[in-house]
Amino acid sequence: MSGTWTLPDDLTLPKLPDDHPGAGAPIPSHWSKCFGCGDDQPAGMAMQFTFGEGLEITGMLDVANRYQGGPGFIHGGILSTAFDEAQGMACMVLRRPVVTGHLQIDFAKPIPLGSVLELRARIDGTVRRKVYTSAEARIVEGPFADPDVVVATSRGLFLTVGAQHFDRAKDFVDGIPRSPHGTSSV
Ligand SMILES: CCCCCCCCCCCC(=O)SCCNC(=O)CCNC(=O)[C@H](O)C(C)(C)COP(=O)(O)OP(=O)(O)OC[C@H]1O[C@@H](n2cnc3c(N)ncnc32)[C@H](O)[C@@H]1OP(=O)(O)O
Repeated sequence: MSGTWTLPDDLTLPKLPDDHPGAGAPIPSHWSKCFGCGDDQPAGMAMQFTFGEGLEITGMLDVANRYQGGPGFIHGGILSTAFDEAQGMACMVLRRPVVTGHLQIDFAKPIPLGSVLELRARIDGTVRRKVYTSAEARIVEGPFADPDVVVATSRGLFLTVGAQHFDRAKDFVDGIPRSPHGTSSV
């Protein structure tokens, strides 16, 4: 990680909920129309997530041809979206809606189309409404696959928000909201 990112001294680690389903359990999409994880979003990235050990979660992304930036490689914005989604999903254990306040990515290695990316993300701690997260990506299938090589890292600050955050957009929602985890109040 070469970016600048300082964790505050007064971080608190959240406790896992008593009914946490445990490592390996799938994490449902937080919103079926979400570009990152929605299962009713044909234009989206359809990322799949599972709980890991403790506060960690794992997300998978198939790097489709339509995600091309430079010839043959993933677009940096797509990779940033994947991190945003993964780190947001890691916040699910809080059982409160979050939005991204700040995200910073280090693009360490090129990622070719046809890769399967594994993103591991976690909460590093919280301070009031601020949720500090981190994640890293590895290519686990495809031409450059090497599970020992980190190809990108990310740090992100998420903020817990109330229902009023989403109320402001209720007239623009595309689809019938399904919000099992409270990310949408509409
Ligand atoms: C079950 C769940 C599943 C959850 C699963 C969710 C998965 C979702 C994945 C996708 C997530 C997205 O892309 S969300 C879409 C992209 N993001 C957005 O649209 C957010 C747009 N921005 C905003 O709405 C706003 O700026 C907020 C909500 C982020 C913050 O505004 P606010 O609520 O008024 O908070 P505010 O009082 O200003 O700040 C509170 C504290 O945070 C700090 N703070 C605020 N913004 C920043 C910042 N960018 N960088 C540093 N620090 C910041 C302040 O200094 C303050 O610290 P202190 O004084 O306490 O020390």
